[in-house]
Amino acid sequence: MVKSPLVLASQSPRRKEILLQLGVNFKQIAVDVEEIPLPHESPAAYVCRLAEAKARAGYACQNTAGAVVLGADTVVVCDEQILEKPESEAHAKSMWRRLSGRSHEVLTSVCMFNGQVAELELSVTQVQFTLLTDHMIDNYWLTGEGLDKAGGYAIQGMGAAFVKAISGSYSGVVGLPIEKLIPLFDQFDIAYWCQPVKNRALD
Ligand SMILES: Cc1cn([C@H]2C[C@H](O)[C@@H](COP(=O)(O)OP(=O)(O)OP(=O)(O)O)O2)c(=O)[nH]c1=O
Repeated sequence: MVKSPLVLASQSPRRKEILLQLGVNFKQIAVDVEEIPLPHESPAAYVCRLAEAKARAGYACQNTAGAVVLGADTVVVCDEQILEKPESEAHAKSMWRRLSGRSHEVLTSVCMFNGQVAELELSVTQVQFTLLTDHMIDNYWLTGEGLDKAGGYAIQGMGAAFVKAISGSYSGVVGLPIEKLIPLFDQFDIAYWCQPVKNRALD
């Protein structure tokens, strides 16, 4: 039986890597969705709204008949406040000082849309940071690694040195919660664990 083609509506190299890890054939496209919370919008409602908006925007601009589009969004939440990507050195450092020595949540929502049905899933992960010294904060900034990441750090990279403990979904923190994706793949008839093929991600 022919499975449905998948389109990843995201520019994130991490999301691409996770789909490649799962042996999924897909095409990656960029979508432009404004990422600004609405007044009084909860972090969970916000990431779900953005994931769905990205999936729908991807569906509107792709031209693969019968495709299923995957959109996702990730934010860090501390004291019920959303921490997105850092806008400056001062902003990044203030986020890391705030996260130092305590726990925060990483929320990732994924949405799959086939033109008719939109299914949303939300992954919530607790991440506990070690106590960060000024030396660590100054040197992590110099790596440049956290600039395009929610909360300004990468658990999959050098930012792993910040992390004392995690409870929840590691892949969710990186950008796509695998345990939420697999049931969606089954529901939308997306094949995974496929043999690697050359130029699988057609981005
Ligand atoms: C907390 C954390 C976030 N991130 C990433 C996941 C997301 O890619 C990014 C949050 O920004 P998003 O806006 O969710 O995604 P994006 O801008 O990278 O891609 P697109 O909107 O096109 O889908 O932060 C990590 O890679 N590692 C981490 O440890």
